[in-house]
Amino acid sequence: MKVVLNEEMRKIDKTTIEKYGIPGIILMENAGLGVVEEIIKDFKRDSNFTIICGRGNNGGDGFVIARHLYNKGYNVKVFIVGDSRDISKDALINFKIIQNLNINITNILDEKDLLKLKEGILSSTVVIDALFGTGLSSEVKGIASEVIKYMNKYSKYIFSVDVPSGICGDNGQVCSLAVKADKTITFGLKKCGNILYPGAEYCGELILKDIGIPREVVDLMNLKFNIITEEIVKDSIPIRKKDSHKGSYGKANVIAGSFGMTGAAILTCKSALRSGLGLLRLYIAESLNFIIKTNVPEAITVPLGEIRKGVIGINNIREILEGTKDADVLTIGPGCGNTSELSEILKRIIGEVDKPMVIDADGLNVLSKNVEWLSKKKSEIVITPHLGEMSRLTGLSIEEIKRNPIEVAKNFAQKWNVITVLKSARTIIASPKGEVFINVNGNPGMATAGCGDVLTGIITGFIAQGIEPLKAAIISVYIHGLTGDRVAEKKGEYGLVAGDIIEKLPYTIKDVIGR
Ligand SMILES: NC(=O)C1=CN([C@@H]2O[C@H](COP(=O)(O)OP(=O)(O)OC[C@H]3O[C@@H](n4cnc5c(N)ncnc54)[C@H](OP(=O)(O)O)[C@@H]3O)[C@@H](O)[C@H]2O)[C@@H](O)CC1
Ligand SMILES: Nc1ncnc2c1ncn2[C@@H]1O[C@H](COP(=O)(O)OP(=O)(O)O)[C@@H](O)[C@H]1O
Ligand SMILES: [K+]
Repeated sequence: MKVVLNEEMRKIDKTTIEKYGIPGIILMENAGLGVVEEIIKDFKRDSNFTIICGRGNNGGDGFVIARHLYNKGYNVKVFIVGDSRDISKDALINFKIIQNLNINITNILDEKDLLKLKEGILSSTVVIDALFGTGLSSEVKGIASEVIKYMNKYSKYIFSVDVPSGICGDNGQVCSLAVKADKTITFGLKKCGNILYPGAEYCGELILKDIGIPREVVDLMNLKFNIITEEIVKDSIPIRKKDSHKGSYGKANVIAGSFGMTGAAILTCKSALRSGLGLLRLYIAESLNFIIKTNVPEAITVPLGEIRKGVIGINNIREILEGTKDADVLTIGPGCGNTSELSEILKRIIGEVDKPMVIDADGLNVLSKNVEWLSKKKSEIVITPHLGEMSRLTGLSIEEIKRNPIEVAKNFAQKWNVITVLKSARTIIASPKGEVFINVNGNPGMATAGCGDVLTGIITGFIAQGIEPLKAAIISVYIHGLTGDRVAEKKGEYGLVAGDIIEKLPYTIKDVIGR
């Protein structure tokens, strides 16, 4: 499912109006009707409505909503924030219509008008927020910010039109303050700000309404941002053939674990195997071999000589490189330790291995000191940084990344030609070609140690089975989040641990592929 920036939505509206001849006023009518359709599902005839409108087209939608609710017999009050002489073109047509109806309209120009607003809100069952949509252009200040405060403080239930007012449609950031909606009805296509946090939380329940934008217009735009849906995932996992053997499902080589961090290696290996992988080979310091063997008997281990207890060194590089010749993927990093030994190994691997690679955790920590190694890579690489790791890789602060995660992931993917999986509550996958895939499942229960190792294992398993790395990353992030949700549904979010996701993984895959 496509998702858009404000500017892209403006272009879509403009093309619809100018090239396809559908007047803006019709789109506005459809938008308003879409909201009314939702409202009447939830609220009976005795409900009262306060509709708070800005002077742009978002406010215009509000005027349409007012008219239809009024016609259906609901009690409706309209407030306009700012001078009604400045109402924009299409919105003005709808404003003039409601002036002809017996609808109470109040202007809010300054603080003295706020008392009337407060009374209006307090006497209403529902408040409709049609103050700002995709046209919000800066931080909210002055009287508008007071209006938003009143909405949040006194409303019983808020419907936001298109985007909660005060949320930036591009990145979901709060522009000083924003409306906390119970339900948001967005039009045509979801906006990035509806999906990314904190905007997603401000939306409450998000509903998408068709407003009659021609399919061709959306196709024409060549939109690059997508929400990951089950349909994308379902069709990408290959059917297991009856006449097959373990070699049919790939070989994965994994470099993970060190003294004190064998758990990361175990979680990565188990997840890869639970994703349908044929054969897994783990390169591990010889003193840790026994722990791995007893915990993941299905893995083949390659015990290596150690530089110090539980840490392998560059003297093992020949064996590691030799091993990649018959492997389908090489994964490096989980629990390896942020050491100079790992750094030496990673440099050689990036420069010499011609099989797809996954770099995670300590692999990324050592890479962040030498990101330019990526320009020497011989294969497709997937990196899976969380926000802290991305901060180290880019030199940006975590706050800067959170403000614009799509841009940051996209820029990194394009600059270094790597598939970038930027993990957070909304994981973003960016390809070197500029495509972006946003994952919207998963839950805070997954904010617990080891869940990242599980994701790395799943990606490893799917790449080994021959799925191209970008697709493997998309499928894995979706299945990982969905499995987390299924665990949380039964156990709640508090007791969820990474191992639970591994246990449930086979069932999720079975249900997603439908066999
Ligand atoms: N045909 C279409 O395009 C369709 C669009 N549709 C709807 O239109 C919405 C987009 O409409 P839009 O582009 O008119 O912008 P909108 O969100 O109303 O905001 C602009 C207003 O806000 C004001 N303003 C901005 N920032 C501010 C600030 N920080 N603080 C204070 N004021 C600020 C700005 O004031 P100005 O800067 O001009 O002085 C102007 O008055 C879209 O979300 C959807 O709901 C649907 O009807 C379908 C068809
Ligand atoms: N609030 C959340 N909502 C959805 N997914 C989450 C949330 N918190 C964490 N996750 C997911 O859990 C995983 C955590 O990975 P990471 O931080 O690398 O953990 P670790 O390094 O301990 O294994 C990521 O895939 C992330 O997207
Ligand atoms: K709004």
